Amino acid sequence: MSEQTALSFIASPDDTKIYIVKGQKLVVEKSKGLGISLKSTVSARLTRTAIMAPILLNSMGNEHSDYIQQVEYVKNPHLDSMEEDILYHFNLGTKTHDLPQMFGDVKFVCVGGSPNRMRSFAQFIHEQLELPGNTADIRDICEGTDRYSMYKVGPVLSISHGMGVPSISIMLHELIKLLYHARSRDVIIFRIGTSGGVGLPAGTVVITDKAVDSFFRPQFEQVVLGKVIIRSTELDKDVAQELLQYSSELPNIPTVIGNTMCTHDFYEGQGRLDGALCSFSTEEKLDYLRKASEAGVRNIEMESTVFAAMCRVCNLKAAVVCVTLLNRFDGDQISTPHDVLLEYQQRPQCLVAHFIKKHLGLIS
Ligand SMILES: O=P(O)(O)O[C@H]1O[C@H](CO)[C@@H](O)[C@H]1O
Ligand SMILES: O=c1cc[nH]c(=O)[nH]1
Repeated sequence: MSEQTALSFIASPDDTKIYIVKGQKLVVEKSKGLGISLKSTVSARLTRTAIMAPILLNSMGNEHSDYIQQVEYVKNPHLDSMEEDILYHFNLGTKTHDLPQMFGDVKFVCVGGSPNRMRSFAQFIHEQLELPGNTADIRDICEGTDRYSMYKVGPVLSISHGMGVPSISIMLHELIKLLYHARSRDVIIFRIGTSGGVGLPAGTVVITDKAVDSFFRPQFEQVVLGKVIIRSTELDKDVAQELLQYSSELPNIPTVIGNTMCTHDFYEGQGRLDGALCSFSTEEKLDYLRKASEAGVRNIEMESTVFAAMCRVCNLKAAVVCVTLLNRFDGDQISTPHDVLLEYQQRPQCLVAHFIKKHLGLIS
């Protein structure tokens, strides 16, 4: 039984999946970790509980510990009644593209701000997975739009998200729907980016424990219909630990786990003295950075809270892996030579590529 042939399916907290199929049969599967194994098949008339399940399934609750959890990635009861879903910023759609055929086998999604970085990453992962063909031929799936770039290399999708929360948030809405329409399963998503270090030397890779806001709170606030919805920004602890362990197997990738502060601006929002506007003193800046450091913040960037929050609500295992380009206690300007910055940017890519190769069984 696959999710494709079921009307819908639900999961209880012990990882059991219950499929609700047209013929009023329930099929129970136990899933463990990344693999899913069929344990038992049960035929039964739909009970009241089973009939209720899709209603609960459609609930908009964002508690990770909801008794009945939706394992499908989307959490939108309106989607199923739409005849067509146009993923406008990707220039893809359910009627114009065979999304299951194009993306059904995706297991890893890597996202980062810059289109060039994500193209280089696609070429790099192509080499790392030793796939046939020429890396120069890897095509931008979103070439019909200049909003985002997307490359698919075997089971890996590499997508750019631009700068800041609104930009990545639009991309994530469409990506998560894309994975849902494609019926992709057991996907792990990584943000591979750059950041400012808080008390760490340039070139350090920070694996995010918690993404925190400018008040050091592990939460993301979304305004919906004039009301503030607060979502948790906890990331997958197992993936973070695994990444940390793999970093020790790679040369020259100094890595730590710590909190990542997400701001809505690169200059004033990150306490920089070198923007077009600045209303604070050097001492006030350093005091804020010291407070951030005491709250466990090790780096600052601009997307991690909404990334963590959306992935968590949508049951996507997620990690944020960003290299520091400077130590913010030492200054604000990024004056490191371009070739050194390029090498720094490759560190999160190498670490995530190593993770992917381990999971695909290409290295032990
Ligand atoms: O390196 P990327 O992924 O672009 O991310 C970081 O760099 C940008 C600022 O220069 C922000 O978007 C910040 O989050
Ligand atoms: O200081 C920095 C460097 C990269 N990205 C940021 O958001 N901040």
